[in-house]
Amino acid sequence: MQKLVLIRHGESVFNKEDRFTGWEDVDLSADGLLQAQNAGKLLAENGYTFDIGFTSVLKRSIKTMHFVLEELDHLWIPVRKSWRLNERFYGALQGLNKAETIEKYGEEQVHKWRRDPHEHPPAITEQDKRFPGHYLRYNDLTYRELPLTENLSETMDRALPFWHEHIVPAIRDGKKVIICAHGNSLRALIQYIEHLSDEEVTKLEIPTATPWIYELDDHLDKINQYYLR
Ligand SMILES: O=C(O)[C@@H](CO)OP(=O)(O)O
Repeated sequence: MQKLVLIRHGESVFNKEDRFTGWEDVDLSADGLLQAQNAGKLLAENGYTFDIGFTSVLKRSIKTMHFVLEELDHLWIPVRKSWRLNERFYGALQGLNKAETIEKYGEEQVHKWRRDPHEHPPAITEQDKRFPGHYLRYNDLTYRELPLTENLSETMDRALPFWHEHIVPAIRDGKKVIICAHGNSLRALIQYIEHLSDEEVTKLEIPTATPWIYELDDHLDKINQYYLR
């Protein structure tokens, strides 16, 4: 049996302001920072140790990983960052207030944009300042990999190569792994690990900075899952 720990970043400034975030690189809120430290304390109190961490290239996740590892006195472990673990790219919704967007487009449409695995939020153009092609950190992406919008199914398609190439080999190597990522990139991984249907994943809500523990068998199938609270 292998344990795997997933953790969504602590509350971000946009979470607090109820804004769509996606690849907008917003910081943790003051509460989010405390949440990350508390998650680290909880893992430490329960005797968790890690050999390697994986996170996105967005600072809310990178910092959450940092504060969790600091509480564990684990700042020395390798942490690999990849855009493939980034939040879902929310297109033209990024930065908009969620409640105002509901007022404008209606509850049903906004729910579809947020939770229907095949629904695309409105796309941005390459001229938009939110286009990832304008940012150094995405220099290594091919033109086709730079999103204008993304649905959950596409988030899964770009997260899974990283899962198979980097995370699975580490687990198979006997390494204790912690992944710090985002509501929707974690949703995609969980859908894959647990073979969830689209309907099941639609209902899945992941709280911020709450360690989600998997006990996995040799085939990396779930034996058990619980939150550490
Ligand atoms: O805004 C976002 O990027 C995500 C996570 O905060 O929101 P939602 O839960 O609506 O997918």
